[in-house]
Amino acid sequence: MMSAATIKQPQPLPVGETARLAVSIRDLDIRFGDKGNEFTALSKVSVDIPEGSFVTMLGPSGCGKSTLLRCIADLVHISDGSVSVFGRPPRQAREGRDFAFVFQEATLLPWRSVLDNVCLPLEVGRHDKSSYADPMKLLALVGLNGRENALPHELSGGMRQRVAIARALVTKPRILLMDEPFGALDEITRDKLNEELLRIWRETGTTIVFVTHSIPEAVFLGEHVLMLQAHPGRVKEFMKVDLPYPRALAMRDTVDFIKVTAHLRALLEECI
Ligand SMILES: Nc1ncnc2c1ncn2[C@@H]1O[C@H](COP(=O)(O)OP(=O)(O)OP(=O)(O)O)[C@@H](O)[C@H]1O
Repeated sequence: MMSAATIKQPQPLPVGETARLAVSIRDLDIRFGDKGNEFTALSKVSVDIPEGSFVTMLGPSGCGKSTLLRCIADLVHISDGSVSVFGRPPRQAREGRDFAFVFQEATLLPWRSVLDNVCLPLEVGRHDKSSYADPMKLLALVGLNGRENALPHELSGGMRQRVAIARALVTKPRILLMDEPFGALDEITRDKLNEELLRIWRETGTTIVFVTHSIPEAVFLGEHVLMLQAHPGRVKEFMKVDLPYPRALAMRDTVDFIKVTAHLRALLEECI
């Protein structure tokens, strides 16, 4: 169990640790704009994300959380430094479908059924479709048994996000990149999806990198929390959350949980 001493001295994952890495980022700089009018979004970011881990990302608004996620996904030009995804550049990882993205909005095609939305990635590109997940099994995994023929407008916001998660998992990505996926949901739905996401993580073994503004959500889900500070975006702390899995929502009322959230809240105030 966590002690106050653990919280004061969180254990950063040493750069170059021998565990197999899903993502390795070294001295990453991201600058936007033209020369002479550049804006530095991220500066000298180095972090290692172990395979199979669940990393949550916190930090003040505009500190570069989404930008960092987008670097892993090959959606942002890297100004300096390096990003490697399972040992290869993000472009190759994208071509190999190593990762999938889930955004705050489910972005389902409104005219397609739940099942057809989940199957959408299988229709794009030339890949060995036999290696993909069974869409019906995925719908069961995300708790949408029997809703495969429903249209998106017939679903609640939480159900639409479940469809988005199933769609992301259909190509069996090794990494799931999630950018505030539950940010627009009511608290009860969010809590339920938090528990379910932990179950999905356990059952699939997928590495998850999850951006959130909620400290309790970051602590409840994360095996590690990556805290970024702003102006420019840098790593403030990469800490292991020393709370056991499986985790149930009641854990949020424990002293150990509250100690971790208090530590992160104080840290967040230093980051602004
Ligand atoms: N394509 C872009 N061109 C120019 N500036 C950008 C671009 N993308 C992001 N930025 C800037 O980089 C900074 C980091 O943005 P980012 O969206 O990564 O922050 P964030 O931490 O995810 O913010 P929030 O928590 O508010 O979602 C911001 O100042 C943003 O305006």
